[in-house]
Amino acid sequence: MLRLQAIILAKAKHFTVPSPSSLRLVKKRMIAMDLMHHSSCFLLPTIPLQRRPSLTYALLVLNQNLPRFTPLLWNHAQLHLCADGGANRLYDEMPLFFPQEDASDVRRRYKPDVIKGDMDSIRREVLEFYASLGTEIVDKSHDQDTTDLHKCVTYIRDSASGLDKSNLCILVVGALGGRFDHEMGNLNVICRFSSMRIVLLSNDSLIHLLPRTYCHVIHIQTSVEGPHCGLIPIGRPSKSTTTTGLQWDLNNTAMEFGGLVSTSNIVKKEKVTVQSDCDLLWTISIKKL
Ligand SMILES: Nc1ncnc2c1ncn2[C@@H]1O[C@H](COP(=O)(O)OP(=O)(O)OP(=O)(O)O)[C@@H](O)[C@H]1O
Ligand SMILES: Cc1ncc(C[n+]2csc(CCO)c2C)c(N)n1
Repeated sequence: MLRLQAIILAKAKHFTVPSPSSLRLVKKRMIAMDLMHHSSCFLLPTIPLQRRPSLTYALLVLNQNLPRFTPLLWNHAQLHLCADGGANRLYDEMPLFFPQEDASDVRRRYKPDVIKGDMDSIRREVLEFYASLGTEIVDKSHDQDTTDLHKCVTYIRDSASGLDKSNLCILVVGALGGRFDHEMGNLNVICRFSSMRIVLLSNDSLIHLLPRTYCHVIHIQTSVEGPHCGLIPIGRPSKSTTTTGLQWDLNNTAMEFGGLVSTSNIVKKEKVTVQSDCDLLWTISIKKL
């Protein structure tokens, strides 16, 4: 009996207390993995100078209500695109943020560089207005197999000459809320272009991908975001995810759809770290002001 207990104890010890050599291996792996830093400082009026690496932003407007901070993102961005009907939103809603000003002055100030899509939603007057101002119009009406967001991301990747793409981040407004098939299509785009930094935004939350090939450090901008957050395995189950800085941290935890996914979590520190064997979606709430 005593021997059996000893064996059970020894086995338990073996599984719960890793040997010094295996601990060294884990540490080595963590050191070998590159860090990827994330910050929602684009939601601040001025981006702190010490932000490293400094990013170049492109703003992509989709066909949904413009979030209240769209003019701010516009000012941070060096390239501005509308996906098809997104141009109607820019035309109709941008003047509403500046009620004291003449609507056409506002429209001229917020002129997109490019409108791209299958052009079944943009109104003729809107197309003609921006075309007359010099906006590049890319009509892809023959392509009915990719979404307008997808088409715009490929434009930024392949055609936007003169834009520093080494540290580019694409901010997508109007990506969440509304029609569920569109939302899923938008999430699919960030998975499909997993090597590009793409942030989906609405008035209430933002989402971006955490590729499994990095150890992630998320710098929380507490004045504008949080505390509610989520980590969701997308596409395939995660056998192991480890976090720090959350109320319900994961510790080598498995997650999958139909099993555990981390929603309604709470950010507890200004720095959150995430490491996983799978690509995960990171989402955080945006404060109302
Ligand atoms: N309700 C919505 N929720 C989330 N994203 C949206 C929504 N509506 C449009 N979008 C996004 O804006 C892009 C442009 O919208 P637009 O209405 O022009 O698309 P569309 O191709 O005409 O859509 P559909 O033909 O399916 O109605 C879409 O590709 C999608 O990414
Ligand atoms: C399997 C399959 N499902 C849906 C569509 C339709 N579709 C997908 S993206 C797109 C363009 C929207 O601007 C359209 C019409 C398709 N082609 N293939």
